[in-house]
Amino acid sequence: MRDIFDAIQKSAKRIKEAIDTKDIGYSQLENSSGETQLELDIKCDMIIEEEFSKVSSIHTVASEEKEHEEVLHENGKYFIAYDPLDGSSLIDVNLSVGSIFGIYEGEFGTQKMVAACYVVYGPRVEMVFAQNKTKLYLLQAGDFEFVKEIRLNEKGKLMAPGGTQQNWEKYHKAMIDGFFAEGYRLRYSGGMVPDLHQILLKGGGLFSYPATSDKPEGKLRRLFEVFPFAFVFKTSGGEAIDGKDEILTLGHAHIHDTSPCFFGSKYEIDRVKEVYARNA
Ligand SMILES: O=P(O)(O)OC[C@H]1O[C@](O)(COP(=O)(O)O)[C@@H](O)[C@@H]1O
Ligand SMILES: [Mg+2]
Ligand SMILES: [Mg+2]
Repeated sequence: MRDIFDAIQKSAKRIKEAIDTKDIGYSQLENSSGETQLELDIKCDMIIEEEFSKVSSIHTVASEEKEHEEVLHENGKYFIAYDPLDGSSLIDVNLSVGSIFGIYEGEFGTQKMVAACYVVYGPRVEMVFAQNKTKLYLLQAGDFEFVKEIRLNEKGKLMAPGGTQQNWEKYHKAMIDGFFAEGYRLRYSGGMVPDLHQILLKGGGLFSYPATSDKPEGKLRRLFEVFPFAFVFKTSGGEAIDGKDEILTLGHAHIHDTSPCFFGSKYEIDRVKEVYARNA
């Protein structure tokens, strides 16, 4: 695992450099979710693949930017699914973006998940690595330095409600309104990495991306976005559900499958469970 940790750090430094220097034009290509890829999406995907190719313990990789999984080392034991540049449509407005990694042993699947990691490229570059504990690292003068362990409180103060409100179910809207009426504050940039990072570092709250009338299976991708953050939240003392079931019990039929998702501390997730059990 140490070599994977190192490879992610090397990729993160190269991606930061690419964000700072590469132009941000769109390519002529679409990814498997039907989104036009930025040249930067493709570049970041290449960087990660290059770094992972040097790590013999990695058997197979799957990327949000590639249709199929790819075998790197037949004798490796780790399977890694990653979103090379999350929130890439926010690059042109200079908001924070990230990279997300889910690490599995033997095959892809929530039961086989052993670690998760994400990197935030903001005013500073930070990395969060969850294995037995969730640890925060800060890039300083070329090296990632350990900062602290991340633990969520039982109840938070922030609300990040994703999805087009017009297409929310009535009970979902009533639930979100209820949280605001209780004093929760809106924090939503449209980048999953900074939005969830904020909730993790400020003690808790709720990030939701529900099933909507236009996206009944949600928008966020199970392998590349939802499973890794579920692992990070669980490891930090929080919870992650799809409205009913724990995310880390869910399966997937295809590597690009999506799922509704809710990440938060105990208080907020209990409320989601209660509301969804009554209505969904
Ligand atoms: O614009 P919306 O519908 O709020 O969606 C925001 C979500 O989409 C994403 O940007 C998808 O990620 P990509 O940039 O990797 O496609 C998430 O980071 C974010 O939470
Ligand atoms: Mg993404
Ligand atoms: Mg992406």
